[in-house]
Amino acid sequence: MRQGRRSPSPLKATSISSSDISSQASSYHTAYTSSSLSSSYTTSNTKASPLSSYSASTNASPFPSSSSTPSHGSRRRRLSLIFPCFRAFPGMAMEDTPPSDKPDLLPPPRSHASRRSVNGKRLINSTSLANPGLVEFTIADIQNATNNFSPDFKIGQGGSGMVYKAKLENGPVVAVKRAKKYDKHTSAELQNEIKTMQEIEHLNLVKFYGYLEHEGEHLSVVEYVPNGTLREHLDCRNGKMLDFSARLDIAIDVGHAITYLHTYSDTPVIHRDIKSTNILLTDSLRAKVTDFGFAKLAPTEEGVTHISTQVRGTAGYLDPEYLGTFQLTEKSDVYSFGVLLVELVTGRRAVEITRDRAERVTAKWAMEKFIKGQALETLDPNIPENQASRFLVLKIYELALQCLAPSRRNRPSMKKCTEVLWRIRKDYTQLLNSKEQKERKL
Ligand SMILES: Nc1ncnc2c1ncn2[C@@H]1O[C@H](COP(=O)(O)OP(=O)(O)OP(=O)(O)O)[C@@H](O)[C@H]1O
Repeated sequence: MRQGRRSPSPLKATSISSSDISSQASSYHTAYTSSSLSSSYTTSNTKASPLSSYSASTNASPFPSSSSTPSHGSRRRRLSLIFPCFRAFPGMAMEDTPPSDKPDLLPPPRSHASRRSVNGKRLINSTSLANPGLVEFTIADIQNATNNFSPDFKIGQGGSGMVYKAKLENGPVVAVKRAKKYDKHTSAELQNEIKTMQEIEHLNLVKFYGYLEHEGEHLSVVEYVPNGTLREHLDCRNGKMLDFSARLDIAIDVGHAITYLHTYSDTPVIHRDIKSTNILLTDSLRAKVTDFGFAKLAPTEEGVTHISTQVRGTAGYLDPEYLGTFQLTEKSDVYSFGVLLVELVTGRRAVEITRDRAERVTAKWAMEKFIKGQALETLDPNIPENQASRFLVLKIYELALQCLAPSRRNRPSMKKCTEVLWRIRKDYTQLLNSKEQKERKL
């Protein structure tokens, strides 16, 4: 029996009982708190239990300790982070490219030739590819482009502030993130985000164009991604319902992005907040991962993990071992990716507080059904059930179960996950083609 339709609206963070919490914790060793169901949270590891309510950030710095900082990125990290204005260079816009099954899709380490800098400052690219040239833009340009942060230009609101869409003069359309309150914590978080985003560049990661600080305004300017969040699409709040192949392609895109963060960037990072609201979609439904505010530099020596001073992330996606030990590794992202895979199959949110208790924690519910041989009951009712979708549910859940292993040792690497998804897509495409051929013969 297929389940009823998912709850229609975004769940407000209201209530989840302690028994829900402990039942989830006992199976997946993951903790949830009442007010963090739809928002990211921070908890200090000085608190006794990871089940405790989240708190505002402590004063602890989100930057990694020097011992965990790989040396090869240090030159770049020394570059100025805060510019009174920033400059733009052409040629950063990337075309959407069609998904491919080829394993070589993973990009090589970014070549230093692709970076441009003058006098040690990172320059920002904002003109068209066809017309190279240096463009400088200032707070006034952003104010003009947003009609002084008029609500008409507002495209979203997150925990850290408002997001505006702006078309820079002679430049690209960008998203401007305006920090709502620039306290010590915001500052550290923003600078962490800036630091990380400066280091990385990948088709499936939202590009960072620059950061601007001026008379109390703190603005990050990033690539504008026009088609909303994955969550909006799964909720059918934005455009057509996502079919299963589109969902699989999105999973692969996200896999590429995280693999890149873990393995291929100059300075490896752990995203720490992989979730469907942090995945933006292009018009052609390619996924771009955003929100690197929580990213940490990853450990470089094998077996050495970063001991975090804060547990960061979003309830429903948090790695139970990280919650228990405060040791952050790339496998925490793998766990969150497992939750995301379940979201893609079920269409449900990671935590659905209006559901019956057994169904509130979606990953737990879905994996239990899968283990009992009832996986199809969890398929998003918007996706038609047929041979190909049955195949996908089982294959994706097989992988999700590994990603959601309570112990990080038993989770695959992100690279491995992506390779498995490539194979699944190949087999799925073959299945669809053979079905088509059979139908043509009839
Ligand atoms: N680069 C972008 N392009 C287009 N829209 C964006 C972009 N970044 C953010 N948005 C829109 O703004 C909304 C808020 O984004 P933001 O990253 O500030 O917060 P969030 O991730 O939803 O929340 P939080 O930061 O609290 O986890 C997003 O849901 C999205 O609709």
